[in-house]
Amino acid sequence: MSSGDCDPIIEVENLKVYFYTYAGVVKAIEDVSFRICRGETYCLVGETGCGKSVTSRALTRLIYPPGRIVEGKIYYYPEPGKRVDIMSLSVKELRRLRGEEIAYIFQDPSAALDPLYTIGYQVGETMLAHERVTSLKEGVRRAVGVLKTVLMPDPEKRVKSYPHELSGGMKQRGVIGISLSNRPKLLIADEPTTALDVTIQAQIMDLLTELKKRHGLTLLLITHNLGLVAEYCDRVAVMYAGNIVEEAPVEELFKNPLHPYTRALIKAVPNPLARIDNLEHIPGTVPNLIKPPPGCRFHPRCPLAFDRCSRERPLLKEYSPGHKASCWALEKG
Ligand SMILES: Nc1ncnc2c1ncn2[C@@H]1O[C@H](COP(=O)(O)OP(=O)(O)OP(=O)(O)O)[C@@H](O)[C@H]1O
Ligand code: NI
Repeated sequence: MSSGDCDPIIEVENLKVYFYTYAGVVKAIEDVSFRICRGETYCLVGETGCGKSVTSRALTRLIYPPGRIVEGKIYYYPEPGKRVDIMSLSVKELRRLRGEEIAYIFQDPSAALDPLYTIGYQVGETMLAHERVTSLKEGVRRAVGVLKTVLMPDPEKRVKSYPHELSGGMKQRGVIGISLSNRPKLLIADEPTTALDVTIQAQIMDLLTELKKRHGLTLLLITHNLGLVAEYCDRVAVMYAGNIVEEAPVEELFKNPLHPYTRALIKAVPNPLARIDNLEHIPGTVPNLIKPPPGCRFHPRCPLAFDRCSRERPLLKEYSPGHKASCWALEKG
């Protein structure tokens, strides 16, 4: 998809998120800009600690002290041409936005579920909280239907199950059901399958793909699994130490990676179905974000670095339609 035919559902400009800790100010997200087009699956990929989760949480201002969104514009478009300025919403409006318009699912489904209540109760309660039903009783009754849409095995029985009675995969189906019961338009899935067995991972990803098609959802997928990126994403942003260093349509990224970090990432994982927990092929480690390297944050690890890289921070520049990267070496030709 080229940038020209993008009908954005969310747009982020110059996002900056800092954490004010006793050890110092953690400059977690610096100058991040991107847009997600309605209906696509957009991926954020990168090593642990590079800022994927913080970026996705900042979209609905889910950042708590000591963290703070220091700068940035965030716009949500519930429909084409209708713009909501998320930075200026009240707490009450934000609460409505989260859930009804933009929903999250996380890595650990157990953490999202209350161990004291049945799945059916929790689906019903969410629907009631967002006024999709007028009574809890009606919500619980509708829960069976919700569990059917997420292909929960034996939904009539499972609706009465407590979280500990369900497998990891079933729990994640339950969480997805709860998330979707309010018909959000944008679903943010942060490592949704990382905690699950490989076979279950595929089932959950296929379910998300199916639900996306059926409900016209837009999906933001956060992962460090390049295999999932290759298989499920339309466009990808590669993050490194709080910056987006490259963005491209998925085939283009794998065929023609421009940024030295992306190249190293792809080389480190010749088989994209493997995980990228540690990048032994890239010397050095992810920098301390209290004192990030000046200039390009990747320069201390970069094989192509030259003097300019430690002085000036490169900005994302478009090299071919929809393919952007931030690297001074690319400027040298
Ligand atoms: N509460 C906090 N206090 C201080 N620093 C934080 C806090 N939360 C996040 N950070 C910092 O923000 C940076 C980005 O973290 P984030 O969780 O977004 O990374 P990630 O890419 O999602 O990693 P992972 O793959 O491990 O989930 C990290 O350097 C982290 O240390
Ligand atoms: Ni994360």
